Amino acid sequence: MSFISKEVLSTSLLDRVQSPTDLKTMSEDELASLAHELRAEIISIVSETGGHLGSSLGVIELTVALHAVFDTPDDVLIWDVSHQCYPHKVLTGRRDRMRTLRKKDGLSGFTRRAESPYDPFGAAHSSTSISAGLGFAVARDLKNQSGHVVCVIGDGALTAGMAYEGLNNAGDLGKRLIVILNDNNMSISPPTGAVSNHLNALASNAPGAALKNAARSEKERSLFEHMGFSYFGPVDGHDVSGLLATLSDLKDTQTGPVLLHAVTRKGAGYSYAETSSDKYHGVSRFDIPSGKQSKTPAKAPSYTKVFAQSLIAEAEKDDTIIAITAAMPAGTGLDQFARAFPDRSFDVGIAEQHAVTFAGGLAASGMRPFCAIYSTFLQRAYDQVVHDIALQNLPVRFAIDRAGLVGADGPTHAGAFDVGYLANLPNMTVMAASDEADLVSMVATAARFDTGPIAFRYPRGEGLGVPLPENPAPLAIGKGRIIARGQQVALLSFGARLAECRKAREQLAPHGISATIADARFAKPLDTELIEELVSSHDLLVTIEEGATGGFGALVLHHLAAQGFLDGRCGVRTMTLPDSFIQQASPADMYETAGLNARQITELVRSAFSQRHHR
Ligand SMILES: Cc1ncc(C[n+]2csc(CCOP(=O)(O)OP(=O)(O)O)c2C)c(N)n1
Ligand SMILES: CC(=O)[C@@H](O)[C@H](O)COP(=O)(O)O
Ligand SMILES: [Mg+2]
Repeated sequence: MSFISKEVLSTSLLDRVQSPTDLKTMSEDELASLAHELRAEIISIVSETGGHLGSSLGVIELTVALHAVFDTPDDVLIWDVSHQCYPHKVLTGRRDRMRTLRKKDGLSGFTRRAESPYDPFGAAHSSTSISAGLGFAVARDLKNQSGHVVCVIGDGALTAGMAYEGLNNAGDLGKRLIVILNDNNMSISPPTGAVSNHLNALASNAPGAALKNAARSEKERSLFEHMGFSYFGPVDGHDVSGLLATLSDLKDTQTGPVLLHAVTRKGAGYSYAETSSDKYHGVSRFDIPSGKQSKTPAKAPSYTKVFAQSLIAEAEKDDTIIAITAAMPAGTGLDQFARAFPDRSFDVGIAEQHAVTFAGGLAASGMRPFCAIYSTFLQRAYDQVVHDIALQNLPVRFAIDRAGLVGADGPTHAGAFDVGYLANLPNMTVMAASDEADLVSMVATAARFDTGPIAFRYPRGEGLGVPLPENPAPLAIGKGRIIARGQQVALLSFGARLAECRKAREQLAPHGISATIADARFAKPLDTELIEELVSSHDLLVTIEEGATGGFGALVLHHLAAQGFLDGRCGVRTMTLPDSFIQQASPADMYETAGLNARQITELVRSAFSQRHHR
């Protein structure tokens, strides 16, 4: 399929769709043509907004068929991860707002209950759909209601343990539930693991063979059948007529849990997506005829890249270093590590819990594992961090990427809570990088730290362009540093808001307020000497961090209160993310909403001084 320009493409069928009910009036041929129009529309939209293109293109026909057969929103349709929900949004009354996708005040890039009744369950973290769907099915039956529950889950999402917890429960309860496995043989990167091998074997069966109930031996039965599901497929997930027939059949005859195995192509129908190695999983704005994405040239290397290169440098000196990713090799930079050290690199699938405990086993055997996980996804492995790592004081290194606000992915992907949930754990050491040079030092520190678990966090995106240390020395554990000396206020930063503190210092100077800036580097152990020195020598101490309440500032306050410093002459303020989920916008806009930009640091300091003056 070629796309010359959006003007020449007809949208006559799409224009008839105000809601999914309009699909019921269309013939099979019209629905197939609608799918073509929808595909062109999605390509046109994402070429302007950027976003998750490949996954959405892979489910165009499936989305049309599902909305044509089922009666959403009365029938519940749940998209796993929901990064593939763009065609669903177009068909469910949001077409006119699609070009605001992932922008400030615009549509979310994911399903969101607050956005539409057609989004019965929000998602963005993977593999929740079966559990949520089962909840809807059980509630339906307890309320003696009718209706269908349909969950669409990808093969990547099916690598996560949570999917099996859902299948296990659903297969046993026997409730009416339709799970559609959208198998495009891709996660963000190629999928890994034994389940993936099993799906490939199933997908290689003759199309529809299982659907026709071909006699198969016990050995040939799919994993899903062993778990109490009826298995149908494989079916061609791009054949609208076939999908309409199969889904209608399931709708009419289903009495228990069924799994329909639909084979699709990620990026389907846009040649640049289909042939690219990541199938255009997540793209920036792009030019449709050439497929070229418009990326603003980087002024500095990304934190992710600096992390990966530093880890490679450490691993060259130390063959006990192992790198682990949970299905994010490109996102964490560990794809570079895997190329350098294929035997010491593990992509365990979307399995953060397993990744952490797997690292625990490696650490207990004397290896030096680095678990590189986005802050938001590490949430899923919290018990493993507590029970398997911290409690046993195992030296697992946590490289926590995407710390703080991340922009277009919005609140589901914000790295807000890790400091709070890690620094409260006995045995844990927690660091945050203030710039990419600091990150290099933290990788070196973690590499040599065998005393217990250690975590270091760093933001999404470019560093500041500072020179990197060539032979990084480990940092002194629990020691921060003074960046600039002043008299009245001490700005004590934990993490990459340090740059905003520097700007605030300049903004405060003309108001006669001279600021000390300190970089805490450690939330645990705290540099109590530095903190006590700052409260003793200033009128005001302000802590700043790109994390939620209950993090670094809370630990500082706790220490000061315990030592009686809060009774003294120095005022104390904490600046954290607010107690709310901040919707997507540019990171700078999100930080403005959060109140963590230089302007707001300056305002807080000035207002604190004016309050003191009036007291
Ligand atoms: C718990 C969790 N870990 C990691 C991710 C990042 N992630 C988003 S989409 C994705 C791949 C999903 O693959 P699949 O379900 O097959 O969907 P496809 O994009 O192939 O349609 C990953 C790893 C996530 N969303 N949630
Ligand atoms: C849907 C999902 O979780 C990922 O695709 C995410 O959008 C990646 O974000 P980064 O661009 O920060 O890697
Ligand atoms: Mg997939």
